[in-house]
Amino acid sequence: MLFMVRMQVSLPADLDPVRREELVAAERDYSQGLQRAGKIAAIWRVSGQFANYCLFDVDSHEELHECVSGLPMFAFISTQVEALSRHPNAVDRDS
Ligand SMILES: O=C(O)C[C@H]1C=CC(=O)O1
Repeated sequence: MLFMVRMQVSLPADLDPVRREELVAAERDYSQGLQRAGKIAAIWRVSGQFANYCLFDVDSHEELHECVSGLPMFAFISTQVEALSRHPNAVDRDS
């Protein structure tokens, strides 16, 4: 199941700089783990914003929730989730 997830990150302005660096490092490790596992198929930065689009390839809604809610920055992230289906006009469609 494919989901496009937009994540807007809002870290508190008064967040301790050391804690911020820890969060950024933990987020990188967690995200790269999901990428290596194939659960995040692609990730893009939204230019000019502390936001991203992640294409998740997961087996269920529950797995998507597990992946997203496990993000170390989850408490500071607003998400918009869209479920994707194959477009009938896609040239790589089998048949
Ligand atoms: O956009 C960000 O930096 C936050 C974040 C969510 C996944 C990831 O790899 O980084």
